[in-house]
Amino acid sequence: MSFRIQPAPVARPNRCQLFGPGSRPAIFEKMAKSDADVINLDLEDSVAPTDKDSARANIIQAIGDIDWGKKTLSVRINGLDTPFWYRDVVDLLEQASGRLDIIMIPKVGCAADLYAVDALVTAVERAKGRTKPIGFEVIIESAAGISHVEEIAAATPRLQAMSLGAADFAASMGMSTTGIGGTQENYYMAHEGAKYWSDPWHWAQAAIVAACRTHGVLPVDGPFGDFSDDDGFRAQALRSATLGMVGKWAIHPKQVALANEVFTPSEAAVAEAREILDAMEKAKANGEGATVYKGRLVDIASIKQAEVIVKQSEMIAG
Ligand SMILES: CC(C)(COP(=O)(O)OP(=O)(O)OC[C@H]1O[C@@H](n2cnc3c(N)ncnc32)[C@H](O)[C@@H]1OP(=O)(O)O)[C@@H](O)C(=O)NCCC(=O)NCCSC(=O)C[C@H](O)C(=O)O
Ligand SMILES: [Mg+2]
Repeated sequence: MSFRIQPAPVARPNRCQLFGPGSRPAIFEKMAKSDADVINLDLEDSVAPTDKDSARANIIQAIGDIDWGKKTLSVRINGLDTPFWYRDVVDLLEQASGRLDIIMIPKVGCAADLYAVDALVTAVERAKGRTKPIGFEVIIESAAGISHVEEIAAATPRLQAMSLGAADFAASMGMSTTGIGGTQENYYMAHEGAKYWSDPWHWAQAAIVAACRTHGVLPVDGPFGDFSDDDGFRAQALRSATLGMVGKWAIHPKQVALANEVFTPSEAAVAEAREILDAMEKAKANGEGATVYKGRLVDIASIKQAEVIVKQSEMIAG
């Protein structure tokens, strides 16, 4: 272990991030009443260029008018390659109420992208006397983003979360698919006449988790486009959770319960984690660093593994 202690990410639930277009204010109340931990009001790719100004105005009004409860409230701004992003930042921070928690920056390609947004946000916050600093979340969804993922994770203390955006990522990488996440028909190994599907998103997810865990950022899985495929969503979410991600986006309300189910540690998992902690307490009392639990080795590393599950469960319970 390095002498540098791995920093803890912000302690808030992030099991599901529910998205909705800023140009569709009729669904904002429904989003607020959902069971998602995070709400992402979108100014980017779900909003047509002609609707950017009205969507921005809708969102600014809704941030102040709607009761968002205890949810983390985030607005996805436009990318730094567009003429819209600076107006998104300035109008949001000059006009939206203090209820806004986070802005999500899409298509981040390098640490300097975050430096630029941080500089603008900091200037407007000071000018307007905003006392609650706005947090950032980013989407890794380009070849440049994944190539520079570690420097992006380290770029600013404002950064709370990082998501994989499978659709733009696939396009930027030149991947041969129009699917958004999930199993890809042509990504398989053949053996003795049978096909064995593999996971083309795995390596990018693992790179994101490592960068995030190094720098105390929440790693999040992004969208799963086929909202009629519950099994596919669940399988993708289970793989993400197994890799260390803390949550997943929902692009339709029916995906919220699926994400919450996967990213909430089950009672059985929490009970087993507590039993492992108890077993290790007893081992320590006997001067041992390792013992046997249900026929398998547990040791000091097992304490840390079990604590991940117990802490996640306690944090969600509030
Ligand atoms: C996908 C949708 C366009 C579907 O909308 P709709 O046709 O209205 O769906 P339903 O008729 O099945 O809706 C059932 C009820 O649920 C309400 N509803 C719909 N969507 C939402 C929502 N997002 N939040 C809350 N409530 C919602 C409907 O009003 C119906 O209510 P009722 O009539 O009372 O029963 C739509 O879901 C949608 O717009 N989703 C979000 C799209 C979005 O934001 N996309 C951006 C994120 S994904 C992305 O950008 C890709 C990423 O960057 C990458 O690169 O990977
Ligand atoms: Mg995208």
